[in-house]
Amino acid sequence: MHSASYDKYPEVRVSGFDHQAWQGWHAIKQAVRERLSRAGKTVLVIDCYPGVQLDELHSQLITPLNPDLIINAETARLSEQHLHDLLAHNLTDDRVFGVLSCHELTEFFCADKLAQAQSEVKNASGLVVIYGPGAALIHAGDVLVYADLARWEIQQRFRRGELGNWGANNESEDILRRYKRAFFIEWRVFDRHKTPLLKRADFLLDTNNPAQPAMVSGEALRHGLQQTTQQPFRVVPFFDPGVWGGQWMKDKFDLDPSKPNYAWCFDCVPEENSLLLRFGDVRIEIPSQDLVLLYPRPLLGERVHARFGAEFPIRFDFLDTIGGQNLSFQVHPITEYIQQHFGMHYTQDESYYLLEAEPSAEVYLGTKTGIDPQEMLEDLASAQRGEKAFDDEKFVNRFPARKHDHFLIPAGTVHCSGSGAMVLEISATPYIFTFKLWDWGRLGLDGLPRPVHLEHGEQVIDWQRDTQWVTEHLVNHFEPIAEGDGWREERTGLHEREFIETRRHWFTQPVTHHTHGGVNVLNLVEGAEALVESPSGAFEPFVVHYAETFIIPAAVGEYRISPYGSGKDQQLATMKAWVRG
Ligand SMILES: O=P(O)(O)OC[C@H]1O[C@](O)(CO)[C@@H](O)[C@@H]1O
Repeated sequence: MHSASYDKYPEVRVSGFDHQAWQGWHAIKQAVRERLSRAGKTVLVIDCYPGVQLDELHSQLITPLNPDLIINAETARLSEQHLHDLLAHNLTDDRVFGVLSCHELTEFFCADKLAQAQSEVKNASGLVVIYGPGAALIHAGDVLVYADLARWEIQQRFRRGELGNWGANNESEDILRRYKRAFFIEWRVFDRHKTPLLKRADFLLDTNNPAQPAMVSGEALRHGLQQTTQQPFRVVPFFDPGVWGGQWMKDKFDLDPSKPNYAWCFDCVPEENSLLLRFGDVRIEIPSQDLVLLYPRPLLGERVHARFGAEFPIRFDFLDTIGGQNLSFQVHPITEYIQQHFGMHYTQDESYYLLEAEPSAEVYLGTKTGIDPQEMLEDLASAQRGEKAFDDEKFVNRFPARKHDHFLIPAGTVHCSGSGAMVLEISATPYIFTFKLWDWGRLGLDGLPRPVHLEHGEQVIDWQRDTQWVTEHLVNHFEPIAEGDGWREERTGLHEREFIETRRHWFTQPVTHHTHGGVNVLNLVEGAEALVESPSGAFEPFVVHYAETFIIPAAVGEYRISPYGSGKDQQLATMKAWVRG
């Protein structure tokens, strides 16, 4: 079927820098060696994202360079207990939710030990190598290498029990707690530390596959990222099984059949996806967040950057329950709650666009008109204590869900997708702030109950979102906007409390779009293939396939989407999202 061509490894091809990228330790060593001037003293700094395998780096790259002095920056780090005490407020006792950190990386180091390392470097001669996370705090480096690692790879290392949090010997701690510490603290702090380094790094080292590392010059990297902000592109989707996961994606996207199911596909959460840049024969994988951190203005546009900073605010992902089960019955925090409790500045507003649906598919949305909120909370609490099942029939609305329906879910609305649905979630980026209210009495994939957060949930449920309100405001609000030769445009959402605008275009002929100075995110929700082109030839034509999500940077301006290849004789449809002005 058409979706078999869904590309799981989309790349941005960068031209003109083929000779500035290297594959394998041997070629990498050569390239670094050539950059090091042996006349007098040279300081090579290899700063790293937490999770990079330092032993490998030491044995494969540093030792062979025969340095006169080697300093591992980690030796200047605070002790595990000291770090833990410093972070206690951000870590919290909860398994899932922490408080976002505003720490600077220097706070995680012992000032005396940093000073001592600095004086060792000062007194040394010949080649000095300083490596590890935070290495650049000791010296700016005559040559700077940044060793990077993608978030999804970090999570795989967590799951395999190979990796603990930075500065903690906790490889075997509950995965939720390790993820929490990374999400709320490490990744924030290290992204802040990394940004100025990437702006001046001589090399970026891709350490995602320790046995097959790749490296690119800083100049080529920055050129590649700048190029990416001028053309349509995709980030690398990742797929994850879950207790409620289904079989649709496994089949349609040709995924590993040995997995029991796939619940999620994240294909536009740049904070956690990877970006693949190709330089000749070498493919470099970096966190796509690097693009957001380095070039937020051409990528997001002035208005979006001014409002969100270097954060990509729109999230597209899939939730597959075809052959699966209901998601947890849940609610997301309202804005002041997420700000006051977790330090996020905007909240998890969502929507469900139905890519496919079985005849029985339903979406749970809002409470039934006339229910007693207290009674529902007591019912949930008693279900949580294991005394009975939650009586969803009594308290919650269920709407039939059909292919191409769109349900809007402003924060505070109780909801979940039922089984039998293939949902394209078009939402604000925060995505772990789910207060589960009821998990249908089942256990998670690890055999343990998944964490339920009734005490948070009851504080944010908007009880006015009853049958009538939800039907009027949140279910299939399609409004014709414009039409032309072979195309028509409809507004489908989101709700006025949500900052994202969504438009659907049905087309058999080319449609002209414009970013109007703000990033656009699209998905081809109907039809096999389409071509995205620049009317002025500013970027190479870009082919998209059914169900692929693609990003059009703000700087692109005008672009045209046309039926293409096997999509030529079909009616196609795109869903487009942008941040309202
Ligand atoms: O809590 P559950 O049942 O896994 O629900 C799925 C959750 O996954 C997400 O879609 C993405 O994390 C959330 O928006 C949603 O709350």
